[in-house]
Amino acid sequence: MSLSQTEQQILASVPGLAIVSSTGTYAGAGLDLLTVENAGGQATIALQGAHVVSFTPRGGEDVMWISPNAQFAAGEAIRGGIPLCLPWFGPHPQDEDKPKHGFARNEIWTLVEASQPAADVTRVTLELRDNDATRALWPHAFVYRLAISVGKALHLDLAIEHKGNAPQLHSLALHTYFNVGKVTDAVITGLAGTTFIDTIPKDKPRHKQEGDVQLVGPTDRVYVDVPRTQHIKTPARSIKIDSADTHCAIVWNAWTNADKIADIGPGNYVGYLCVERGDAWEFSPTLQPGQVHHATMTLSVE
Ligand SMILES: O=P(O)(O)OC[C@H]1O[C@@H](O)[C@H](O)[C@@H](O)[C@@H]1O
Repeated sequence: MSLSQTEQQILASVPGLAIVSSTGTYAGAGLDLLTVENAGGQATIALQGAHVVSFTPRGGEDVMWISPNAQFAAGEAIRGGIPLCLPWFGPHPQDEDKPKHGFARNEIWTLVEASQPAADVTRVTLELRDNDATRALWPHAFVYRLAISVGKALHLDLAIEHKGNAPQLHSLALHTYFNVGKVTDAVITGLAGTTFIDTIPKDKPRHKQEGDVQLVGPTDRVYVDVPRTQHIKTPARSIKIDSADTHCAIVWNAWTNADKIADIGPGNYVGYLCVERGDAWEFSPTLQPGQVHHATMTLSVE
């Protein structure tokens, strides 16, 4: 465990919090995982990336999908759960050599707050500040905070504080991998009639979504200007995704192309469906010096 004394005190101040190593539970060299448990539910959060890797409402099934081949290794993005794409979503707009989806998911975040406002709600806040490694990729000062409330629902509040001295374009996503059992059985409601950018063809055409979304092959789409709520309906359950302040929903499943993605592996694409809420493309925010931009999302099972 590599927690500072302050983090250990925060951890000890709230019941139901612990730090465990990913070794044994997940493959890889071992990362510190924060476990959160209360009367409402249970979550596991990697300090690397402030990355929620599991969320299980009491009596239910894990809402998150983690690849059976996920690696829990220093500096590597974890395949599954909720990686944070920040401060850019997708390839860097000017430099494709920079890491896809930014660097927030690869950095170690610090536990800065914990509280238990009710027997069935625990709130933890993790923070990332600019450092030598981030400034080499993104020459701007910042404070990112992710407040995670765990209970019957999972609520995320990402606060992006731009501390640079000039306006700066950002883009972001809460890149959620949902555990859907069989992707072909899953239906996404709440996107009918919206416009999506199909990011697979080179010319990135735009289409109108007719009806609900059910995947039949490789899919990589950015839905823009979407309603605040979507549902993922499977034969087993209905998962509600609610985000009042983000404007996009990214729907991704690599299908059999994932057979060649080492940390997904042959046949494993069937288990997941990404529906990511965020602000990208024309909804990418330009933050003024000192501005704090929020992206919130609540996940619950109905
Ligand atoms: O493999 P990564 O970097 O985690 O990205 C996974 C996918 O993330 C999605 O959000 C993108 O739309 C896809 O294009 C991308 O392939």
